[in-house]
Amino acid sequence: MATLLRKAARVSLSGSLLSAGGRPGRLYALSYFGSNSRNSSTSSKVKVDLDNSSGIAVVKFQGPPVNSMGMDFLTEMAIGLDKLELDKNCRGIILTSAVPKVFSAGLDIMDMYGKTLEHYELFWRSVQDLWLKLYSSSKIMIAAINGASPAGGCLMALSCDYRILADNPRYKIGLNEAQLGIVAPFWFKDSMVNTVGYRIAEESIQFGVMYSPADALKIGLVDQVVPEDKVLSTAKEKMEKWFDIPDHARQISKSMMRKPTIDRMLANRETDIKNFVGFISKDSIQKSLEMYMAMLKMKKG
Ligand SMILES: CCCCCCCC/C=C\C/C=C/C(=O)SCCNC(=O)CCNC(=O)[C@H](O)C(C)(C)COP(=O)(O)OP(=O)(O)OC[C@H]1O[C@@H](n2cnc3c(N)ncnc32)[C@H](O)[C@@H]1OP(=O)(O)O
Repeated sequence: MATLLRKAARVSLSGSLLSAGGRPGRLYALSYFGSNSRNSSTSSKVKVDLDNSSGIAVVKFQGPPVNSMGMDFLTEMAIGLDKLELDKNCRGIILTSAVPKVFSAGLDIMDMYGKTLEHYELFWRSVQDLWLKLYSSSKIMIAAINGASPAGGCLMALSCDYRILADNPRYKIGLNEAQLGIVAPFWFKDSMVNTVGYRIAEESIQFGVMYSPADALKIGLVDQVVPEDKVLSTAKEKMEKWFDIPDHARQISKSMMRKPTIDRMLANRETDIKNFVGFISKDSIQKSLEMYMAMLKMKKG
């Protein structure tokens, strides 16, 4: 029976939940996926390693010093996720970091500072695009969070189906935008509300709270806290449990839960871009970002 279920589970719906929702999907070349038992691709900021025998792809962020989400990172992630989404051998994706102590520092502040309005628009569209791909993925997504995870880093984790955080009090996680003098956009907020509930999200976002692993576990921001050297192995073990569920049933259930949030973003996408560009290009906001970057540098020296 278990074997039968596993076989059934292999029959996956094609495309992300976005295309399952009736929206046109896009086709990308599958150049790096052959029939070997392992397929790897490395670009400058992201390494994708798909083990065909287990069906698990590990997507490793490798953009030192802090895996900030600049244009290169966003583009490489989008391409990698598109390829995995179309690959029938891949059933689950683990997001993790190859950079010690940092999962991701979130959006690259330098992409939001001193640039043209056109740049801000392109940048924000790419951020939206990555979130849509992560949040609507038909694959099982697990975040193996092995370092600090503020703002956009936390958003990537929130987009997963399951979150495992390394037990190190320095590895804080949360939507800290308010502390930078900026605002977590509505779809960041929705992702948080969908994970921890309204009341906790309300406080969390207004204060820009960064949670320790113990507190993150307590509020349900992460599902498990494990010793640092066990984060990836635990993610793989957990993935095997998710694999016991037939893909089609899990995918439809996931879509049912996430579709309203995705639809809200799609319906408000252009307005959200306009709001971002207007907001981020304000002198007062540029000043806040400048001061925040200076504070980060001071902290170092
Ligand atoms: C009307 C409504 C309108 C709505 C409008 C919506 C607007 C919303 C806009 C944006 C949403 C924003 C989302 C984000 O993700 S913003 C990014 C937030 N990130 C952070 O606050 C993290 C800041 N970084 C840290 O806290 C730490 O760096 C760390 C804990 C991640 C790692 O610490 P450590 O290992 O000690 O490294 P350093 O601090 O020394 O950093 C090394 C190096 O990297 C630079 N750096 C750090 N973070 C970033 C970043 N996010 N972007 C760019 N650069 C970063 C840091 O300055 C150091 O640089 P160096 O001195 O030149 O070496």
